[in-house]
Amino acid sequence: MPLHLDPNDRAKLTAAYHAMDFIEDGMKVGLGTGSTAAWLVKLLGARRHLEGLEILAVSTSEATEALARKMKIPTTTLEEAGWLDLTIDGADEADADLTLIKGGGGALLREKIVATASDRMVVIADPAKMVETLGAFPLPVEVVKFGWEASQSLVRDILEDSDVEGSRILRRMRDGAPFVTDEGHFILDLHLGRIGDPEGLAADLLSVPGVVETGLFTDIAETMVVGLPSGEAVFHFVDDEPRRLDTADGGRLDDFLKFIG
Ligand SMILES: O=C(CO)[C@H](O)[C@H](O)COP(=O)(O)O
Repeated sequence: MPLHLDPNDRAKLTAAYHAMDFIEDGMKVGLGTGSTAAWLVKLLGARRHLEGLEILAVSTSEATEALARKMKIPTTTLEEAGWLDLTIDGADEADADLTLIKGGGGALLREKIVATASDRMVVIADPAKMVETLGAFPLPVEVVKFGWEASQSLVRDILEDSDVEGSRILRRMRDGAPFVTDEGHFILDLHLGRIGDPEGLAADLLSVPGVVETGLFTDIAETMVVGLPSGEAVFHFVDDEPRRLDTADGGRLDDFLKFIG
């Protein structure tokens, strides 16, 4: 385990490394977005080079696509791929049912489309992402630009009628300008504190004209790999007890990291 990485980054690397073994030769794979997913893409590049792994990937963002190309991973569009065997992606929060908040990186729409066009979604994360109740992380909601303020006030009405704690809404900014997603939309970050009924809230938000998608992923992920800074990983399942994995790998990860540089 590389000691120059900070503990959180080591945990993300560990999660990506152990989840990577769900990927087998010949699979069509969805690649997530964010710093944990970036580790996955780099490791897959190394595995392809060192072990000859053959996959076809679909990226969930322009950033991931650029990294996959840099790592010489063959990519295609979702239209071309049709259906995927597996998608591996990060998350901002996950509860015990593997209901997720995603979209911290702004890619929630493509991430949800890709994950739900896959036989299976595996989440990779550091331990801080596992929470008892969702909502401390602001919930991203993607809205079309046209009339976004009208959509925002309808969203506010919904929050006032729901069981969430807060109702502060901030349009996401980057470098002093509104953040625009790869699909050309804005993101509203909903500061809710606590989300008691994620499924109900997602349905209510999606009823607002102009809301394209929410960062609530319910009944999509079935496995979550939580990496620990020590290099150990804990596997969480929707229908089973968590399992801790022993990490001895005969130096394989070190070889991958040497390749990544
Ligand atoms: O949903 C996402 C991007 O839209 C990411 O998966 C999420 O923000 C986690 O990011 P990171 O792995 O950097 O912590």
